[in-house]
Amino acid sequence: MQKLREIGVEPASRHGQNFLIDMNLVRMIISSADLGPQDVVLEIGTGTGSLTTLMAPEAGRVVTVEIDGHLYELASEQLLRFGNVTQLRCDALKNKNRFAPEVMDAVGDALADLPDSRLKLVANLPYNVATPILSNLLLCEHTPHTMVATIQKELADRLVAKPWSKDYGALSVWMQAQCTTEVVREMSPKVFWPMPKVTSAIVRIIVDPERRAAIPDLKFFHQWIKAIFLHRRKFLRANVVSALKQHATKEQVDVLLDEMEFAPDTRTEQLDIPTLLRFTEKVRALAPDWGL
Ligand SMILES: C[S@@+](CC[C@H](N)C(=O)[O-])C[C@H]1O[C@@H](n2cnc3c(N)ncnc32)[C@H](O)[C@@H]1O
Repeated sequence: MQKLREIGVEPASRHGQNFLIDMNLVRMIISSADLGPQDVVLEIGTGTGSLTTLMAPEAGRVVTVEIDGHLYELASEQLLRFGNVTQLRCDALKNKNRFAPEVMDAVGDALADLPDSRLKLVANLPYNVATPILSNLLLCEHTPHTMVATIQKELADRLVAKPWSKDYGALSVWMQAQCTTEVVREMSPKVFWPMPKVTSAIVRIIVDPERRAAIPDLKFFHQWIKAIFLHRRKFLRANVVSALKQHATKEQVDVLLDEMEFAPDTRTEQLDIPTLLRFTEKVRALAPDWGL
């Protein structure tokens, strides 16, 4: 980090620039991703390139993305010696719902280059964009095999939360409907420079192709759970009536809820994933154009 100071770079909190300075934890992130020569790694937030430098010898290809021009230049000095690293200087996200096309193009090229390739996201993520990065990658044309990331502990709690708990919401459902999610390790603010205000965690998310195949329309499911979890403590009926207001009458909603055998006082936060999957399919049959 000395180098950052020498060239006059001050970490920018708006870009979530908290660098991981405990190298044992950097190695733990990499070992949790179980990298091999068929793996294409996508890293969002190259920073100074400390994680990238250790991943490059273990992975087939690494695509690493950095928004900050100074850090991009600084990391280039370290990364030039690796023939399998593609460095991109851009915002990884086009908007909160989509990755930047140049990121997906670079990932597509890297995947096409390797036989039997698999995509893995491995990153110490900038906290302000961690949620869209993890959730949007599951909607992209290149499905990840695994995601290992350092994120805020509060977000990690949401990724593993179960029904009825305070952290259970649309993100928990979206991820767990398709993946196994696990907190590998909590991390004190002290392992970063500068220290963030919050505790962090390393999470590992492994995509389960069977669970994914059981969701007929991923985009519809994603939008529907976001809509009904908007006020997750409210009665489910109110959430559904509001979400379907242009598409179904209150009477139709009541028939739907009866068919699902939901009690009148059912709240969204108590519904488990199999129930939500069945419910989504009933809604899709009733209002196939919803959310388009
Ligand atoms: C938490 S730091 C991690 C840096 C480094 N990988 C490490 O482990 O120390 C996050 C990095 O992501 C970069 N960043 C923030 N927002 C970004 C975005 N939207 N797209 C690409 N990079 C971003 C920041 O500039 C910063 O370098």
